[in-house]
Amino acid sequence: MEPPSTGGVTAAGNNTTHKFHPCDEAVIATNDDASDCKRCAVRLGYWKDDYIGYFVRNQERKAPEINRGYFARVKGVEMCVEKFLKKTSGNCQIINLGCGFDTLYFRLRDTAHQVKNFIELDFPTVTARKCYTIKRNKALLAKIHDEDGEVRLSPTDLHGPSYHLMGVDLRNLDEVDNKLQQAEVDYTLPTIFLAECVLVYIEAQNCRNLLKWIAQKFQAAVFVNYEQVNMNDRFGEVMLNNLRIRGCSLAGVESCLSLETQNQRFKECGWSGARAWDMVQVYESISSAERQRIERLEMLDEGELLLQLFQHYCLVVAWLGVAFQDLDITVEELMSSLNID
Ligand SMILES: C[S@@+](CC[C@H](N)C(=O)[O-])C[C@H]1O[C@@H](n2cnc3c(N)ncnc32)[C@H](O)[C@@H]1O
Repeated sequence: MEPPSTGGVTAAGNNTTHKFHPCDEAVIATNDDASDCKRCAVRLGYWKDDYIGYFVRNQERKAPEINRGYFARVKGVEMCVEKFLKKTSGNCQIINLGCGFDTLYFRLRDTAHQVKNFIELDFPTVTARKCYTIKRNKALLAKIHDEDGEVRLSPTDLHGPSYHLMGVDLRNLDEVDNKLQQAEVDYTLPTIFLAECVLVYIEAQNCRNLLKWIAQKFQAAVFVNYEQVNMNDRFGEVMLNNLRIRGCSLAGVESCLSLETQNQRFKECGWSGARAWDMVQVYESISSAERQRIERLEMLDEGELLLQLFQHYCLVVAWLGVAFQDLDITVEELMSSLNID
């Protein structure tokens, strides 16, 4: 059984009170969609994830182009993380904004990569469900505490020795600051922020405030943002309408008009630089062996639809401070510098 949905006006836990905005329920529901899609693609063999099945029971099969889209998304983000971890030799922290049920922390624990601190933030409604699942599954808990470490739990927050999952509205910067301090964040340590389909749901001004705040607080950071782009054409319009019908407006869509608006937002918010690639470029830069492997998994009837999907999503890498200037490279250089097979 899962904890009851708040379904109402507030969700409370660990001194956090989240006042719902009208669209928040629909935004929160996007996590279920993303998690279902990841689970489906994993089950079909697109990538390995031993943990997503704990968070998602749904076995619904998705269309091949959706599975390929998720493959490119997860690979793209993972490749940036891997590059960052190699560059910092693990002397760094990861902060996953709007983490949903993402399993990166657990997957990394099964690799040679270690990080000093891994922090995940999402609405309390989402983190409550994630905490509940972790608490109930020894395989997940075992990844969080070592022999002498302890895990502290509240309904919405979970603290392990180097893993922290906390409920917070990312539009409330005092609360974000407070939560990060509870997670013993180190503002001087190189930090990689991840936002996978998250910023687009945050009102433009709130998003700018968040990005500016991070740029002021952290000395050396990289931000990996995956979300919509080219939203001012016909395909984008249809996507927006479909989401509106489900009660979910893309409040931050004004930064998703082009690769340039994506980059510009970071630069205007005090970031040293930013690079954006559409997912056609990202997908093509994945090694041909890996692409051939996943292209054999399912027949694709709608090649044109996949192309359009790829043209309407992007990966943005922004950086702060001189330490990461060398991230201003082409996507081919970024991908080829990694061994992703
Ligand atoms: C499409 S889901 C993606 C989840 C996860 N990043 C992934 O890719 O699997 C978007 C997530 O962003 C979270 N989110 C959006 N706006 C937020 C806000 N203002 N504060 C906290 N979380 C937010 C939602 O609750 C949801 O879990």
